[in-house]
Formats: sequence, C-alpha cells, structure tokens
Amino acid sequence: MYAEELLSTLMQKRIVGQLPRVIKDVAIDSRSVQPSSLFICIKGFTVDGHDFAQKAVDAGATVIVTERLLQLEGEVAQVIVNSTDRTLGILAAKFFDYPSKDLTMIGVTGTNGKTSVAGIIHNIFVGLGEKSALSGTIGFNLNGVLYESANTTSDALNTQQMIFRAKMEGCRAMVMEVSSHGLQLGRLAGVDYDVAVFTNLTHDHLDFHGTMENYGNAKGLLFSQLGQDLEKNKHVVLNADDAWSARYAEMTPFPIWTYGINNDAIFKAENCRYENGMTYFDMITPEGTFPIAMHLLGEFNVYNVLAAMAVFYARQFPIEAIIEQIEKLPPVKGRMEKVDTELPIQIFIDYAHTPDAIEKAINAALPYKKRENKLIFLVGTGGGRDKTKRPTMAEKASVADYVILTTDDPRYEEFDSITGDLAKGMQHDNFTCIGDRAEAVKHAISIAEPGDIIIFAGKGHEDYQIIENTKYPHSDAQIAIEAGKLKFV
Ligand SMILES: CC(=O)N[C@H]1[C@@H](OP(=O)(O)OP(=O)(O)OC[C@H]2O[C@@H](n3ccc(=O)[nH]c3=O)[C@H](O)[C@@H]2O)O[C@H](CO)[C@@H](O)[C@@H]1O[C@H](C)C(=O)N[C@@H](C)C(=O)N[C@H](CCC(=O)O)C(=O)O
Repeated sequence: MYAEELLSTLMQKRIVGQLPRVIKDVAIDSRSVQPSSLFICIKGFTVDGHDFAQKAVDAGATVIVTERLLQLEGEVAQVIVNSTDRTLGILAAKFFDYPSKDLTMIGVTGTNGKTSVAGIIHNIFVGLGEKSALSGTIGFNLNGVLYESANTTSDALNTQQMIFRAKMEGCRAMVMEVSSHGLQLGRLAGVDYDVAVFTNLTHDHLDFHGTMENYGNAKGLLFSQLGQDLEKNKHVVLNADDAWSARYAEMTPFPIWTYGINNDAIFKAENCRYENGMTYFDMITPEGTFPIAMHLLGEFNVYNVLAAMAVFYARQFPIEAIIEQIEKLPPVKGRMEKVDTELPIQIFIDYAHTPDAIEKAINAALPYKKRENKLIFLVGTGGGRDKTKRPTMAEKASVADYVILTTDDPRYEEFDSITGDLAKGMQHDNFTCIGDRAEAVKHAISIAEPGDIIIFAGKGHEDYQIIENTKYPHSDAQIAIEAGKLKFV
C-alpha cells in the first residue's frame, strides 16, 4: 500500500523524515519486521515497544509510528502521534482494507459461555454450508485449521489480519469471542460487528478492571461500538436473565433480541429435562414452540443455544433449519466435555475457572447423578491473577460431595498459597488440597467408585500447565484415563 494513502487515515500526526513510497507490511513486534514495513511502538505491560524501534529499523522497517521523536540510525521516517495504541487499530484496519465490512461479523462477550456460544454459532454456520471463521480462547479456526493465539481477543493488528485472511479464504462469516481486555485495550478498533451477543457477567478479572462496574462497562463497549447508522442491519442479543442486559440495551439503538429461561424473553426455554446423557426442552420463539433434544449437556448449554438461535433468527435464517443444526451439535471442546472411556465412572472436562462457571458446571452434572453415587469436583485456579474470586470458587464447588482443590496455571505462585485461598471458601470438610494438579487428578480417580461423576475444572481444552514461565504438557483427561485403567481394569 502507498505510505501516503495509509497515513492519510491519521488526522493528528507529525512526520519527520522522508516517507517511502510503499509500505509492504505493518508490525508491532520488532522480531517479526519484514523489509519495507511500518513499525508501531506499543507501550506494553512488560516492555515499551519504543525501545525496539532501532531493532525494527535494522530489520527493514522504513516507517516508525511513535509517541515521541526517537534517536534512530538508518533511513527511516518517524510518524509522531498522541497514542500509538489508538493509531494501531486505525492503521491495521486501513492496511487490510476494512475486511470486517465484507463479512457477517458476530461478536460474543460475557464472563462465561463465550467460547461455547461462539463455537456453537460457528458450527451452525458450517452445518448450514456457510463458510465461517472462528477466533477466541481456542485460537483461530480457519476452514478447520487451528492457529494458536496468545489471547482470547488478539491485538488490533492480528485481529484485522485474521479477518482479512477469513475474507480471502472465502468465508461469509466470522465469529469472535470478545474479551473485556480486548474491548478496553482497543484490540477491536475498526471491527464492524453485525451482531453483538452477551452471555452473562459475573466475578472475574477484577485484578485488571478493579470493580464489577468497570468490568461491566468494558463489556458494554461492544454494544455502544455498533454505532448509530440505522441503515445497517445490526442486531443485539441479550440474556434476559442477567441484570446487565438492561444496561447494554440502553447503549445501542439496534434491535434487541432477548433469550432466557427465568424471565420473559423472545427466545425462552421451558420444561428443561436432563436425562440419558441428553438435554430436552421446549423452545418458545416468535414462530411458536419447538421441542428440542440435544447432545449438549446442562442448563448453561440451554442458554448457549438460545443465544445462537437468536443470532440466526435476527439474520433471518429459518427456525427449522437452525433447530436441525442445534440437535446435531457436538459438545464444545473442553466445555462439560464427556471423556470417552470404558471406565465405570463418568468424567467431564470443563474450563470453569470463575465462581459462576463452577456453579453452572455442577448444576449441569447433578441431574445426571444417581443419589447413591458421588459427584467429585476438582478445581484449580491460576497463580498471580485475580485472587479475590478464590474463596467464592470453593464456596460454589462445595455443592459437590467431595472437592479437590488444586492449581490451574500456578505461574510463580506457591501451590499452598493458591489452595489455601480456595480452602477459605469451603462449606464442608469433604475436601482436600493437592497443589500438584497431576497428583490431584490421580487422587480423584483413587477415591471414585463405579457410578460416580468427576468434573475436572479449570483447564478445559488446554493441554499444558504453566509453572513459573514454562509450559509443561498436561492433560487432565489423559492422566485420569491412565489412572482409571490401573484402578478399574
Ligand atoms: C496484560 C496484557 O494484556 N498483555 C498483553 C500485551 O502484552 P504486553 O503488554 O506484555 O506486551 P509487551 O511484551 O510489554 O510488549 C510491548 C510491545 O513491545 C513489542 N516488543 C516486545 C519485545 C521485543 O523484542 N520486540 C517488540 O517489538 C511487543 O510486540 C509489543 O508490541 O500485549 C500482548 C500482544 O498483544 C498480549 O498477548 C498480552 O496478553 C497477555 C498474554 C495476557 O495474558 N493478557 C490477558 C490479561 C488478556 O488479555 N486476557 C484477555 C481475557 C481472557 C478471558 O476472557 O479470560 C484476552 O483477551 O486474552
């Protein structure tokens, strides 16, 4: 792209030095700079990208976007702006030619359920024969190929690049998990969403946002950023059973589609039944009531499919076609995912790492448990992150017959400090603390008897554990199966 054209999008800037004619790439990491690139210096949480500007020039950057004039050696122009963070979104969207405008963009936000709802919507698109891309906690899924990503919501550059790639690969839609960090840090600048979905808001990430009010407001940006252009066919999907929905409804002029189980909603579930490893309910819709039988387990999945139904209905897909897809949906990876085993116990893997998600995972499993059997719940939490939620996590876990408190990604925190904080919230004595997660998983198997249900919570789909700053291979399911074979077979 011509440098003049790319930079014409910046209204407030000072250019020092001679601009090159073309810019071949945009980069925010000096380690990935290609020749003839524009490098944007981002002030990070750990280091300042301005300190890597010279490295970027050495690697071939011909333009540096910076917040102050830098002493640089080499042939390079400097573009001085007030905020490189904000500039990143503007330049990334322009460089990739605003790709989100050419796709049906669905953004899903909320504390829990983002991965499931986004995955369900993506699977329904694929089931309907529409090419769709998916980005979120599990990475970037482009036509079935999964690319890793460090964040649920990637930085603005990577975000625009993913959408561009989806467009170039012929996708009609892209479904994105939208985190509150992503919204607050401007990672979604320039993404033109068509449908914004809210799942729920409960305690998490207060280390970053400070208060629930701030956290809720950050999520609200997804709805306010839909804009005011009423000629656009945009929609908002809100959970009628979550009080924050009323706030979000005020933030946008676009049509609101509600879903829920308890309060009045446009898409409402009644007569929910959890039997024989299936979930049954009646779905009330603007076109009548439809009985649903699906493989996704538990009440939280009823919410998830209602949200997905609202999205497709808003985009004018026929209800029957969506229901057909809902009934075929496979479980979402790592979300109350039943581990396929020959063992005489049922094992579920779940990503739950917030009090609310723990409550939901346990409530999803309880209806499938016989009175004479136990529900064993193993839960861990990450080191060095929001500590205030720990006792409440254990409080919610106390509903299980036996609880094992452990770690998730301990990082630099001592095992005992994590499990000790969790233990403060336990409501009964039927629990133990085992900081080493692999040992904790083995312990769960050692105390299980035929017919029992075990939920391994916290890591979900992840196949590693971060101890200090190293990622070690770790799979709850694999450890459980091996231990189970030794015990039961
Ligand atoms: C706290 C936080 O959000 N950190 C994010 C931030 O990292 P950072 O601030 O540490 O970046 P940095 O390492 O200081 O680097 C600053 C700049 O210097 C550049 N640099 C750095 C080194 C070098 O040699 N050369 C160079 O140019 C970097 O590319 C960057 O542009 O920028 C990185 C790149 O975009 C992110 O991957 C990283 O997310 C980290 C991994 C993270 O854990 N974030 C969490 C808090 C987060 O965002 N979570 C949310 C919510 C998840 C949920 O819903 O549960 C998410 O969306 O993932």
